[in-house]
Amino acid sequence: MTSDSQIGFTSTEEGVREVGATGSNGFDVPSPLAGNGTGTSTAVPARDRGRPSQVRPFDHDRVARAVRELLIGIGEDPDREGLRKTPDRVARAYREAVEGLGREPSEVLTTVFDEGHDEMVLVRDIDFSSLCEHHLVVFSGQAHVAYIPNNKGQITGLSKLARLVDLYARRPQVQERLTSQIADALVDVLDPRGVMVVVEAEHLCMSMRGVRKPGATTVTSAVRGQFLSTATRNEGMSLILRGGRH
Ligand SMILES: Nc1nc2c(ncn2[C@@H]2O[C@H](COP(=O)(O)OP(=O)(O)OP(=O)(O)O)[C@@H](O)[C@H]2O)c(=O)[nH]1
Ligand SMILES: [Zn+2]
Repeated sequence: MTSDSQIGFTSTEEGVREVGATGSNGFDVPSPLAGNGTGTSTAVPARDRGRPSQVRPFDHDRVARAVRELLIGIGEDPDREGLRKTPDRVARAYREAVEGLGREPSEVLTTVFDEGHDEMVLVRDIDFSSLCEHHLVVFSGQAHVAYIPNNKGQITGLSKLARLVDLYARRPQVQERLTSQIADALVDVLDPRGVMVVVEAEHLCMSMRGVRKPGATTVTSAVRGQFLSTATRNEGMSLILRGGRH
């Protein structure tokens, strides 16, 4: 038994390959880790994926060069009028899509009020867009985030929960990791009595290509602390399902 229950997929985490000065694929891939020029694989636990020590700064020129290569690879002319600025545009778009990389939850969960509140707080229907790390296409939907404040009854700003969702969505992701990272961050920073995170999303890689099943929705959940009790969990779930968009 883990403290994390997920509906839908079972997460299978693969070790991340961190490569040194020259990757095994022949590309020049600088390591984000100081002193790691060995080209050996390093397994990164799911909850640490995307932490500052695991990522390099965004390299606009490198991304733009790669997009130009991509255009050539698909048989296009990157110098024709309509595509001339595309590498630069795509690089800017990717910068925005991955701006959560290398950011820590403590940067967004900053505001805490001593309210003496000890009941559930739920923010429902938080829209997000993320990037499926397998195909680099969008998956998007809504996150629902509930917590029961810590023993001191401290609450955080509601918008901070939405900011936390964005921090973990704006990076190459799988939905299961997105869900548990949000839950674990709340536990780490707020020390609440319980956390429940439910994420519902449609994956473009399943609708526009591949199996081509538009409308298929994936639901994942992560529960911690008091939400592990059936009654509390059911209460949280019924409040989520009562939402306007269901
Ligand atoms: N568990 C999980 N799987 C995902 C997520 N996003 C995409 N996938 C799946 O990742 C899998 C990658 O499978 P592969 O067989 O390596 O790639 P593929 O040949 O492009 O697979 P198809 O999509 O079936 O065509 C696919 O089944 C995707 O549906 C996610 O967030 N969580
Ligand atoms: Zn995908």
